[in-house]
Amino acid sequence: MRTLHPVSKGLAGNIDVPGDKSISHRAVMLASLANGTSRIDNFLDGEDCMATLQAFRHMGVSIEKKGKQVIIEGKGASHLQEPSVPLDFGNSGTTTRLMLGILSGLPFFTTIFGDQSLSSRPMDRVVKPLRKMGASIDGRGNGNYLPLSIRGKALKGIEYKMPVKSAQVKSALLLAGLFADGETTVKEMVKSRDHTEKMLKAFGADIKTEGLAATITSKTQLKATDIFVPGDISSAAFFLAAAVIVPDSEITLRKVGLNETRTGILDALKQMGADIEIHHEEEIGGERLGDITVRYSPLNGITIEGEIIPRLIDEIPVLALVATQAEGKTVIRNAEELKIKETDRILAVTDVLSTLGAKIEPTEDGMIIYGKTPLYGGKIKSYHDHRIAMMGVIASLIAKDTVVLDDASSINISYPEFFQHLQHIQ
Ligand SMILES: O=C(O)C1=C[C@@H](OP(=O)(O)O)[C@@H](O)[C@H](O)C1
Ligand SMILES: C=C(OP(=O)(O)O)C(=O)O
Repeated sequence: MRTLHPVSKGLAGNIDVPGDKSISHRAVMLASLANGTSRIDNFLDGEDCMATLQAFRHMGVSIEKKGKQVIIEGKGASHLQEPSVPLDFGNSGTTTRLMLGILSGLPFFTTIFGDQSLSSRPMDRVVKPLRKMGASIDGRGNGNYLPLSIRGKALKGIEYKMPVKSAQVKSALLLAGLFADGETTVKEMVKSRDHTEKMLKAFGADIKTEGLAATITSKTQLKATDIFVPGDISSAAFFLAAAVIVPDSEITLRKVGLNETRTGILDALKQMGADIEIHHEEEIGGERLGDITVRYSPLNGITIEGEIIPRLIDEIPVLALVATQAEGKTVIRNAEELKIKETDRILAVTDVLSTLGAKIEPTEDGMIIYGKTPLYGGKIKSYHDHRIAMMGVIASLIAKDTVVLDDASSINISYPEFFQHLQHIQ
């Protein structure tokens, strides 16, 4: 349980948000498959990325971690060994879906499992296309739910039109494509985060992208490379939101990833009227990053739908909170993917915010928020979901009374330094 008090003045200061979760996972995966030494700087040591790192240690990869720096001595995919224990993927959907792609092509047997939340998330979105490539995967619900077992096989390339909007599905198939005979082409309906494509290129894979399609040709010999992980815009989002809703605030978030497949939150906040400036932009390893300064701003409601959704999918909980402080109606549509995250985020967000006094309605594929309403104190639940827990903490900053959060431990999944950083700007 955690008791949270409202703030009495504006927030101010600079924050170096932790490394990007999506990029940290992918860096460990590709460096472990590559030949040679890769150094990863600003690695996110949240629980999800640590699950990925431990998985490769169990497959015999030498990985040294000193704080936020990780050094991986890769010997190539052919040197990975069959793990002698089942791999624990904890709460991490990204680890599970991307590793299904990799493990399907490695010549050994693996069992993978996770926590209660992960065990109820659908895996058939990757298992079905992987089976088309020749993968042998089994588990509950005909391979839809963890625990799953994978017997690595020779794979063949396919052309796959994705029926869901998911970077995890796209990435799983491209990673499997490294081990598949011929070409593997994945076509998306809407552009999702493209860190896998960018990083595969950096490690020397044979990958081409054209519009919504990516094609990879089999290559098991990747070259080691050093990676700097930009700050996670999905973590920065909580402080962007805090600054725009707490009067008299000004915060700068430094070295945040600005890959355009991830910056939907900046576009949406700007459209709501938020005062946001970007400076010191640079590009490292194909990923754009920069500093973001954000100030308290009067806001208006907007409609968030269509192509922007995958560009801000993980930021919707905190965006809904921001919408409670905007004049007029905010409508979020086409976000049905929220129902299968760590929890059903449509229900969790509407429950937490309405407990605090917001006017918010769940819909089939999103929510409608009527602002501007004051928020009050109350007892809220985290649903064991890091993004719901952090949204609740940020809401408490503007509540009229004390907010009690049942459990804040899930925040360690993606942002172990969250409370220290929050303290720093108060
Ligand atoms: O590929 C990734 O790193 C991620 C993709 C998204 O999931 P989906 O691919 O299921 O949309 C996102 O919600 C998740 O936090 C990370
Ligand atoms: C959905 C998330 O992650 P994952 O799918 O990796 O569990 C998230 O971090 O919000």
